[in-house]
Amino acid sequence: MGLHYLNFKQLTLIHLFSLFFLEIKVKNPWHRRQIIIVTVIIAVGIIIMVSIGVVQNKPLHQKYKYGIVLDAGSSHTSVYVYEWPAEKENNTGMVQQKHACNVKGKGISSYSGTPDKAGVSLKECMDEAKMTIPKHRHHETPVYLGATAGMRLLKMDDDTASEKVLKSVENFLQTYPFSYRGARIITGQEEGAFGWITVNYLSNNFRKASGTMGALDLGGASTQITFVSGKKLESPDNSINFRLYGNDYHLYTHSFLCYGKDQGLKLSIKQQIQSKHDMTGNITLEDPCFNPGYSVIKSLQSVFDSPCTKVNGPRIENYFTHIGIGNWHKCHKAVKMVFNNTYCHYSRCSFNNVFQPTVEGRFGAFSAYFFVMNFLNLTTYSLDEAKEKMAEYCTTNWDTLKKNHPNVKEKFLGEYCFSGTYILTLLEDGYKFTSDNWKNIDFIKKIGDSEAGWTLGYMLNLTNMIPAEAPDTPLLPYGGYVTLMFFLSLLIFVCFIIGYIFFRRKSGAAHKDII
Ligand SMILES: Nc1ncnc2c1ncn2[C@@H]1O[C@H](COP(=O)(O)OP(=O)(O)O)[C@@H](O)[C@H]1O
Ligand SMILES: [Ca+2]
Repeated sequence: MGLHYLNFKQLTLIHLFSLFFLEIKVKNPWHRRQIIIVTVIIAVGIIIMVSIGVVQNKPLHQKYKYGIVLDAGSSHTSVYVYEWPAEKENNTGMVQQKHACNVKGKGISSYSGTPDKAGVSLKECMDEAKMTIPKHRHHETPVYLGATAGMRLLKMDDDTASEKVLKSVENFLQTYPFSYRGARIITGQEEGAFGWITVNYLSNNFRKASGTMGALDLGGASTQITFVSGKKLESPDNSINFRLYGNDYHLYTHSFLCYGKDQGLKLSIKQQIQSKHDMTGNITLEDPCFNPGYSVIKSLQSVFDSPCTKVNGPRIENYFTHIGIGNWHKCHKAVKMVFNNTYCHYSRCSFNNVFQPTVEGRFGAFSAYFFVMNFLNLTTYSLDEAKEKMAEYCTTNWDTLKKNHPNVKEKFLGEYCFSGTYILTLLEDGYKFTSDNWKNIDFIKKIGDSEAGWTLGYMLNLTNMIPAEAPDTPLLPYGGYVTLMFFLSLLIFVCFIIGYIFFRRKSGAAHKDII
């Protein structure tokens, strides 16, 4: 039909052109020159028309905008610089990580005794951010600092100290030429929800029919689980609703304070010590979650100094010898003890009487989930294979491990048997993942160039870069528009050429007839 119509249209055009040229030729002896002039004028006209159209619709030269978010975690602070094309800020997937910097030393909560030093500890990374962003954009670049579970715990322990630390970082950040937008402790709900927004924004899931993926974040002091659930949510604390790009999302989210992997380790050590020792005299802890040959003297205070493990009574000043016996099965048993599965006041729980519907769909597991599973090479194995590999790893001698990994921090290396076991136990016995849906978990660090974590989602939300309704987009993308214009003008030009050839033949015949 289309082809037939086009041919008919072409024929009509050719017919009209031929009549026009024929008339010129018959009436005017200077026909050849005139035809050439007319053809050239029409061709130039088309070129000018197309050029104006293309130039007029060409996107303006890309201008970039920037934003800075500081992730003040329990173990350390990271500074992220994000970048996006100025006129596309409401389109999904447009904001990307441009630069990341890890602040030297521990997290800001470790400055509780010397709060004045917390701010200046950020200097190197903030100077890097300043160098990364073009100077003329500095004043309009927003800076946010969000502190997570380390500061939540400090606030519980010593409210004034946490206020002083926040004031110190605030004063320091205000010395930069950026647009300072606040330093605060974010809630566990925010941490979970913004992690979920980040991974789905970066994966472009908000505009796809394929649905979203859940987010699993393992920190040092807390851990978050967030996913879209079709089930009725039985506790309002675990429910968050978003309307993004014209779609409604009903999220389940929970943040477990004290169940990050560093606090989890403290809980496990406390539990093991208390089950076997009366805390007086010499304590030797034979820990199945540490490699054979591992032997380090540690203060009891380092275990009991947190609100997660605090015990009433006199200050604990003793030390204990932490000895590794490397036995995965015993370690698994010990780690299970820190998750309370004995009662649930809802139809279903994860652990510690926290409501959780059955996990649904795919999940991205990031932060310490990735660091640990990646080091242990477990990111592609099934749950049962991962357990076997862990059993093997935990029995490896401590000296052999150190020899094989001279560049890995000893603290991390010593803890990987515990950390790996903790992750498998949290996912299986805590969140109730099974051997069947284990494959739905992707252990990820980055999506594209951007790290998975709560920071990007936090900035997108505070700068209103995710609209509730889908923004209008042009019918054709710019590339498609240029291509279409090009082929249409080519078609018109070809019509002229065909018309001209056709006319020449006809006029030749007409000329003969006249003679
Ligand atoms: N290379 C690594 N190997 C193992 N663990 C790591 C590595 N890098 C960072 N971590 C751990 O990741 C966790 C990050 O937690 P963090 O974000 O600081 O705490 P939170 O989110 O609870 O405030 C910490 O437990 C830290 O020790
Ligand atoms: Ca974190």
